[in-house]
Amino acid sequence: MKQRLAVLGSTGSIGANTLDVVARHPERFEVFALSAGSRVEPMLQQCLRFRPAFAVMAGEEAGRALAARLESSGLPTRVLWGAAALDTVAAHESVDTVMAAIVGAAGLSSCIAAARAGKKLLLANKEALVVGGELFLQAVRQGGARLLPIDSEHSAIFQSLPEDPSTWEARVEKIILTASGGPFRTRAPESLRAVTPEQACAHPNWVMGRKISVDSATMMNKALEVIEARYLFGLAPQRLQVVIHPQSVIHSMVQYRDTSVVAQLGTPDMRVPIAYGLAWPERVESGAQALDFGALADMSFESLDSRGHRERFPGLQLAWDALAAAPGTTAVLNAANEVAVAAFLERRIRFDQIHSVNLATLTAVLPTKPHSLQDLLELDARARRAAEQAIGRLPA
Ligand SMILES: NC(=O)C1=CN([C@@H]2O[C@H](COP(=O)(O)OP(=O)(O)OC[C@H]3O[C@@H](n4cnc5c(N)ncnc54)[C@H](OP(=O)(O)O)[C@@H]3O)[C@@H](O)[C@H]2O)C=CC1
Ligand SMILES: CC(=O)[C@@H](O)[C@H](O)COP(=O)(O)O
Ligand SMILES: [Mn+2]
Repeated sequence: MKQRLAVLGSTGSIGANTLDVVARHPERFEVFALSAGSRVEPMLQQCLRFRPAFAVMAGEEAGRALAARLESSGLPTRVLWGAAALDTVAAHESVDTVMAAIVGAAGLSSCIAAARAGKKLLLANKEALVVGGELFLQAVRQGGARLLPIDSEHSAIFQSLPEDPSTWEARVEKIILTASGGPFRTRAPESLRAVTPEQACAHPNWVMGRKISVDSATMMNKALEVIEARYLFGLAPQRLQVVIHPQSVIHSMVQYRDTSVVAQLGTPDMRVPIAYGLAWPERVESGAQALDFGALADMSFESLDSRGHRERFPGLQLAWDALAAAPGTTAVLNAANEVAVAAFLERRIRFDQIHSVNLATLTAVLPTKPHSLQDLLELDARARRAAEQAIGRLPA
């Protein structure tokens, strides 16, 4: 039987890489549903190529535009729109596997829907876990879903851990997440006031969407990944370490009690963790170039406590601070960061002010423990309002 997929966020960087891997294995995978935000043309092209039963757009206008284009092409794909439609396809009885590749908290509800419906859930959308936290994991347990990480670091960690999660606590000393340091790793911290969105999005090793690219440049991506690792692997936050590794060849590591370190390596190509998740527990061809160790010039490492990194990347520490604070704080941090990054990309705030907005929002919003998806969505909305207010208070 073929694995039937819902690819949520199919027009993005992870979505396109997923469809690239899927197209290499037509005997294994079949696309049942695709989803996008507002971009109709790339979605139309994907529908023509993969012929899904459903295509979902975020809003009505884009949905109606896609429906009209599909009708004139004669394709029977049904077009839906809105957040509830995403939940419907994520939980659809005909779907085996959901690729969660929407960017931001907008993907949370569909992740929970897939988890509750017991799907194989391939999680690229790290913000959903950062916001959903324990409630997300509860939905996975209650629905009997299989949650597999797609984020390159977490896929590497998952591949480096023993198969049986009940042994992790006893056998593992710590998890070491590698970070490239992004495009500004060697810049003077005070010069970051003047950087542009184009410079921030020019990641040295990976081609990614704009939001995660800015997160890599502030190292908030690594902060989100520390929180993601906390929820995925259950180790205490003090046992999650970050080291800068500018080449992005080692994708992350696990250090065991006897000091042995097990790592996963590869060229920086997201098709590798995507193929791993899609085929798990088997392995299939991904399309990526293999590492050529003879040509590997250098693999280097920098401590966060060296070269002014703490000053350059003040947001990274917020991961541990948020994990130690009241439940819901990671959701507040994520919402603030989404608003701040969007404002930076729209040139409404400076790069260094992303951190100011995050700090001000964490101070302004004291969460009460969320007990439901509704509570999480309300907390997210409250934090977004506070972040916009913080932007309004920034000095001109
Ligand atoms: N890119 C990468 O290599 C990696 C990404 N990730 C994570 O994967 C996720 C996706 O990242 P990436 O592919 O780079 O992002 P992109 O910005 O490239 O793609 C985002 C996708 O989500 C859709 N989308 C945007 N907003 C909404 C919305 N409100 N409702 C529904 N759909 C929406 C977009 O549609 P449209 O095209 O119409 O705008 C697009 O399909 C992020 O959480 C990121 O952190 C993790 C590791 C690596
Ligand atoms: C490909 C991937 O997983 C990204 O999250 C990537 O790791 C970003 O790199 P840095 O955040 O380390 O710069
Ligand atoms: Mn990553």
